[in-house]
Amino acid sequence: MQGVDHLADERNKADFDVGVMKIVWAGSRHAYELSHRFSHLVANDPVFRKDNRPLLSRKELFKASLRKAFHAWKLIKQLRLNGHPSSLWEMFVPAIKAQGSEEQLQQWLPLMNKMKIIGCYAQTELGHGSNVRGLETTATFDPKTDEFVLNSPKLTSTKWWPGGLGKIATHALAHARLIIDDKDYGVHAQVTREGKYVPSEVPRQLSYSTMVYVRQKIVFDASIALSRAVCIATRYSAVRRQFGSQNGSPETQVIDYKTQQARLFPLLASAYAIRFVSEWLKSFYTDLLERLEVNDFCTLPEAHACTAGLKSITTSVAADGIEECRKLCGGHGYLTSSGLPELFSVYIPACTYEGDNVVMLLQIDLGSLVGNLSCLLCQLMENLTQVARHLMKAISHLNSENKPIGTTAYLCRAEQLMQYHSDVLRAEDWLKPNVVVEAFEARAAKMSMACAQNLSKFNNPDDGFQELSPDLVEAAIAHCQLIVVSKFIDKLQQDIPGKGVKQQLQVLCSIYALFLLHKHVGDFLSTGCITPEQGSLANEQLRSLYTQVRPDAVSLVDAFDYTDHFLSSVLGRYDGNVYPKLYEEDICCGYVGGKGSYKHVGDSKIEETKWIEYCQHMDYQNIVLKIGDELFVSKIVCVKD
Ligand SMILES: Cc1cc2nc3c(=O)[nH]c(=O)nc-3n(C[C@H](O)[C@H](O)[C@H](O)COP(=O)(O)OP(=O)(O)OC[C@H]3O[C@@H](n4cnc5c(N)ncnc54)[C@H](O)[C@@H]3O)c2cc1C
Repeated sequence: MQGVDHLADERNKADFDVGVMKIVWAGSRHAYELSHRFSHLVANDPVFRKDNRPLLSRKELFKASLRKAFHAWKLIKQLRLNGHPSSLWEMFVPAIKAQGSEEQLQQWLPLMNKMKIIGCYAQTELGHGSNVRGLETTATFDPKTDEFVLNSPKLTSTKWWPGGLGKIATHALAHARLIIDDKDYGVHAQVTREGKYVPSEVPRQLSYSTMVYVRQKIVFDASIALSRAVCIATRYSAVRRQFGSQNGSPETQVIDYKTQQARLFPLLASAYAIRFVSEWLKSFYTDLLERLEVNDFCTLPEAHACTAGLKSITTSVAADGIEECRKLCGGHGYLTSSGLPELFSVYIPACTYEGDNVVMLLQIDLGSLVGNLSCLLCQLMENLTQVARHLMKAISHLNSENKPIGTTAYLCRAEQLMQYHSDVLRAEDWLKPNVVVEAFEARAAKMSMACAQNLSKFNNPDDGFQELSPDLVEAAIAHCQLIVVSKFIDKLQQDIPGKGVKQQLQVLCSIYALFLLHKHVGDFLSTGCITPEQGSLANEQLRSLYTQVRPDAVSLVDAFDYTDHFLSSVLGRYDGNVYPKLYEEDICCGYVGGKGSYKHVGDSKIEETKWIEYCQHMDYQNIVLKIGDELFVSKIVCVKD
């Protein structure tokens, strides 16, 4: 049956130009051609083989991943593609680039670029991660020897979590509290040769740009991780049939069940939404870099807040979405060969590293969300944490001529938004972009204003912030969701060619926004933005959008242009030939011998030329083998001719 496309009927239903959608997804024709070329190159290069991954021990897996990373880097160089080793060492390179002095850059950058050194980023300690001020490791300057003496005095000050790089790094960018002449300067970078503390020659704001860079990249990665899972779940949902057979007719494709659609299609729409907001974030970051070069820091606070907030909500959606996709694939989603368990386990730390997602949300510039509320609030916030001080600064600006700009500009209309009540009368009204945006703006503004008003009732600002932090997080989420919805709508204002492409994106945009409205309907109702009837109308429209997008679903995931190699999923195969391949991959029994070979990983030793008589799955990692009279419990065994 090789060569048969089992999803051909699905693809024939598509009512839009998939080729153009691929370009829209990639961001440009050039980006599409580059990623298409590279992904096919990778798929056909034996160094990048993935099919043996479940067979490898942890050490072998680690080595194989390193081999792939370096091979990828070599290819990037050979093919003269744009690239930088920073993509391999997430924090180390960008941090040195952004925070290093000229002398340090000259010393380290050439070595990093030629991969002569491998660096890890050692900030987190056993006892502290989010709270950087709490770090216990000290760097004491000794002017006699011209050295820093690093000391991690307690168990809790042990450097922890520099990731896999911690095992192979030749260098570490270690964060420590600076001590000179018994004086503790906190976590700081500069000291003269004579042992005199001087503030860094690198503007303090530049160090934030490292975080901005890394977080905007994390948002982009969230779109990849989620779309990968959605691609698998969508294709498999079109292949899988359960119930509904009448007089011998085929059973119903599970993708036709409304519950499946109501779980899957919002994730499909979210993948596109996250993609477009990451595109916007990247251009925001590029603009920021240009400004920083001429010492213009005016957009830095917003860039910092946006990347923190969007990092938080997009990684949470992606992590939860991958798990939902696993469930959407039923029992087979649990198999290693579905590609979903590994994707989930590799992805979920994104909710924690580079800033815990809840802590990130508390960084959102809610100060700028409260409009001209009061100077009282500024005073209240004076002694709060570093993040909230950033917040207070924004508030004090609000009372000046510096009105909210960018993503918070809608707060200039706070007075009007506080009076907002949706005028939706019919389900179709919810398809109008301005209707949706206004409802989201009013919800975010009303929630933030309520927080601000409640904060002002506390005599002790710390107490107020602590007490109200769950509400502040909810308000921050509302603000970030507004950003994603608005950027999706902005994207639709662009000239998008291709038959039916814009129409498909409009449908996805409405699904994304109305699904959020449905999920957070409590917010919209309690703030008086909508009535229960208007909530029902939104839901009615959502159901109709699911029906609309259904024939295009498979082609919408084809537009991600993922190779089978990248997906590593039997369930997500492009040709939909799931069952025979699933059988081959997961029920490994049969003859091994002659020129064939098999390999196993586990404690038990099995000779290469024996029959495997019996093989049974225990769970997604282990199988029971019967060889002769003996039973072996082993990791997945691969049998190949
Ligand atoms: C896979 C992985 C790789 C990593 N790589 C690196 C690396 O290369 N280098 C490095 O230095 N670090 C690395 N880290 C560490 C990572 O950056 C930290 O774990 C992260 O910043 C969270 O900090 P924490 O562990 O201290 O969490 P905690 O702050 O202890 O969080 C625990 C809980 O407390 C809550 N919480 C904490 N503070 C607040 C607050 N103020 N308000 C409300 N709730 C709060 C959090 O929401 C969370 O629920 C890595 C972590 C992982 C998982």
